[in-house]
Amino acid sequence: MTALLKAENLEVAFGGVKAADGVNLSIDEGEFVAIIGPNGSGKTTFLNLCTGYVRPVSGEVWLDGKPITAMAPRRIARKGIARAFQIPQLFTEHTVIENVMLALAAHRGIWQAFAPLDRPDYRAEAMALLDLLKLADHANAMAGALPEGLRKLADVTVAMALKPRLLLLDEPTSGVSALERFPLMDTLMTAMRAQGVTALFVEHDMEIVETYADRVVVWDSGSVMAEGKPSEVMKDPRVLKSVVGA
Ligand SMILES: Nc1ncnc2c1ncn2[C@@H]1O[C@H](COP(=O)(O)OP(=O)(O)OP(=O)(O)O)[C@@H](O)[C@H]1O
Repeated sequence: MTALLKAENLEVAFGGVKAADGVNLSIDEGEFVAIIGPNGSGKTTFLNLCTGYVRPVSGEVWLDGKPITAMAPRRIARKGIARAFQIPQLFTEHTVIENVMLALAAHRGIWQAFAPLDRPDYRAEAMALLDLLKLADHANAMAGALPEGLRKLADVTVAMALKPRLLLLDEPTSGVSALERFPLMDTLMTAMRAQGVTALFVEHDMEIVETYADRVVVWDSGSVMAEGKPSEVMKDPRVLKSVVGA
């Protein structure tokens, strides 16, 4: 079976720091994979390499067996990799549903100032997505006025409007209260499964990783140090020292 995403020998450095130092990773369709690792180990850089925001000096990224390494971020998004950010990237002065309709229009390649974005078909599709992410009651709220947990869900709704095959989530539960984390992840996971989306998420909360990830990948100094089922990987003394110790 061809991996949905495959990264081979990715290398990139910023100044003297090797943020990717020979990264090799494969993700199969339907998997929910967590990335853990100490601060500065290169987790976000990997997401940037997969989405075209950072170009590797060597190595290759494939989506469904086709190289995407040299592509612009917009093209990669249209090929099926979407991204939700640690700090949600929403148009804060617009309503939640307007943000989603804009993404639906962008997915169709309509990205012009004068194109009508508020159309009945977009509105219906956006509402269906908002319903899936349990945000229907907040459709007409200003995106900037949402509390952090709901803003994270809105950011994921926008990413889902791009019809991704693979969704990359950078710390989906950061900034969210301990009580809200599990309900938030339940909603995200249910929505992604319903849409057949594969997910790769960076996460620092080990309980979240153990509960939701099919597989965990441990980053250390710019490369993959260990990977496997969360319950097994978390017993590895090297992982405990690097991640839990850190
Ligand atoms: N655009 C950039 N310019 C310069 N240095 C960068 C850039 N992006 C990342 N780095 C450096 O590369 C290294 C890896 O950073 P990265 O953000 O990928 O780590 P991380 O594992 O995601 O960290 P955190 O858990 O703190 O978010 C760090 O030393 C960081 O300072």
